Amino acid sequence: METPTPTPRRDVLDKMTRPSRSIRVVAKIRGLGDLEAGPANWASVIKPRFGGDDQTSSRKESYKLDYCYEQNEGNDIIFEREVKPLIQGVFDGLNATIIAFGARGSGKTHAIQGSDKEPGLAVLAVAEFLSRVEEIGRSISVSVYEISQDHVYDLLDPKRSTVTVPVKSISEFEKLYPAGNNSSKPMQKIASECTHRSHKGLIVHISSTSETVPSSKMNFVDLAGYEDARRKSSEGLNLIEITKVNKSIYALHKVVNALNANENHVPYRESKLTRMLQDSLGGKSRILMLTCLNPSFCQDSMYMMSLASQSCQAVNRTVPETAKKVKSSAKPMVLSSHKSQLTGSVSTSKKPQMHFSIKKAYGLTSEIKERRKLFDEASHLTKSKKISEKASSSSDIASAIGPSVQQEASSSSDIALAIDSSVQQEEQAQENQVAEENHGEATPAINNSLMLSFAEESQNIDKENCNSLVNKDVSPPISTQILKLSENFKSMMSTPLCLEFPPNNDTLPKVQALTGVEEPKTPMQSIGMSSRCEVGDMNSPWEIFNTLGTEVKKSYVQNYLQLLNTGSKEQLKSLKGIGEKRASSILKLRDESPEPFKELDDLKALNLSSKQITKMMKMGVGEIFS
Ligand SMILES: Nc1ncnc2c1ncn2[C@@H]1O[C@H](COP(=O)(O)OP(=O)(O)OP(=O)(O)O)[C@@H](O)[C@H]1O
Repeated sequence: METPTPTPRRDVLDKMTRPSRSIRVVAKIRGLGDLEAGPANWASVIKPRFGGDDQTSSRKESYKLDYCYEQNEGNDIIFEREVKPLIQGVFDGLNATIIAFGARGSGKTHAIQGSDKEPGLAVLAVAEFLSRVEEIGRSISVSVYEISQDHVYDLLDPKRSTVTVPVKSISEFEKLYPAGNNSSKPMQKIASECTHRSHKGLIVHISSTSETVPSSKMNFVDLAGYEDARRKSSEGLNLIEITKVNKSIYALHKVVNALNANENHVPYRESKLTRMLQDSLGGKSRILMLTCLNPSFCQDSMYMMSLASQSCQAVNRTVPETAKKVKSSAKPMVLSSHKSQLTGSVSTSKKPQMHFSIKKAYGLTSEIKERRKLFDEASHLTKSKKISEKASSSSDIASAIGPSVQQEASSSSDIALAIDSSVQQEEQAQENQVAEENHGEATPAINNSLMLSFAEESQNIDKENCNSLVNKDVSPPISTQILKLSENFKSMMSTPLCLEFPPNNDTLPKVQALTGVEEPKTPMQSIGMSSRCEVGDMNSPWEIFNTLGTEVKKSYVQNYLQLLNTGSKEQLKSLKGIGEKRASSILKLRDESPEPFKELDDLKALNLSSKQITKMMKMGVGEIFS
């Protein structure tokens, strides 16, 4: 008889979703409008199973987020779980920012402003503020603005620079900030008249009563929808406008990532939006990133999801020393508290996972496959574009504000969410123990940057496989090499770039030998296997590396460059051959030049000779094998 899957209890879910870190990244799959057809069922959230194992595997694109709200979960639930807990902080003087972003039509406005039928998060928050301000002798006022093509327009009085209007009732508020796109309401549309895409912001100011409790604010931002500029430009739409919108979306994510990584330089000046929000991003402010997802297949949504996941990964991967200590001691406590509340056994070494899967009843149609392929390409192109689209304002002298984002390392909020683009649902394997070990410490940067679908292959390449090699007379040092090598290659293979990796029998003879996989299942595993003895035949790491297929080398180089293009200073410094000085030069160059590193030769811009570049690559490869 099958053991029933323990379902997460509401109180446990609530605990897990409660914001405990400064930055939370969640997703919401949009509900369907009245006139919309039934769901295309391309995406579904698979709840974590608290018995230990997850329900899916063979994920191609898998992204981790803090939580995902499903189609039937309304704004009221998101408000209760995500926004309401921030409100007390605002009363205590801490700013908070709620940002809805996503592709066009993904439900951002519905989430923030709401509709006639369903109040949005902003309305629910104002109602909550109003219900509490009077009794504590405080008051609220609001500002409403729009950012269009890098110009900020005050929507309450376009002629004045900053307008705040006191609000005493929800009806007063609704006159200033109408639900949805209700044009009958008197909100000024100055910017919208000349353009159709803009970011819309609301600031709820809470007055101060004493010197000890300063005034504070809660920001709501309904970002303009992301669209792939290349696709739209071909349709003759306003390319400049799209590019500006996209640029500011990237700029915002860069700020979030810099805050997550505790970087000294936070690039607030790269967009008007981040400058506007500067005092509410960083420091002790709380941020909620709400990734809105279209209910039917949408390439742009996929890209937004990947950006969101990067922000979320950044939260999890860069833990300051002090927080690390907290983490190691706090984690078992949190898990054991789950354990005590749940029936069945909960592995203390495992986090519950929530999967967001892209489902097709049976196989992907060639059209979808093609689109996904395009997405994979787009996501990489756009990552490069992210750098190349740096604002001309990057020449501004950036104000380096030292953020002190407190990384509360609470595993209770670490629900993993993954986009699952598998054709069929399979049982998900046990989380790789090696990965688990790496998470606790400073994981090598290349691994960190590529953890998106880490679980995919980890099921098949785990310590047991390696141990079996050890048992077959492979010396322990080699088994350690095998573990590290398999980890690095798993990461490399699991990036979107590697998804289309051809299962060429000649490509990776050594990889599979090293991973010890016996029954090929995934493309990676279906690569021909050669004798284990070859491990002993290898000379230097560089020689080993040179025996691998061109695709693997290219992938390594691309991932390395991508890390140089996007990694934080600490991540850069974790690469062999990059110290404080070189890491600073890379960051400086990234700030100054719009061009990302596309090939190894580009590293010459760092005053490196060809010889030095090759040496750096060799050292990187050596690290994989050491
Ligand atoms: N939860 C929901 N339930 C029902 N309908 C919804 C829901 N969310 C959004 N919609 C509908 O989907 C459509 C798009 O939603 P919305 O305007 O909020 O998207 P958006 O992301 O703000 O779009 P844009 O990028 O164009 O600004 C609207 O017709 C809206 O009424």
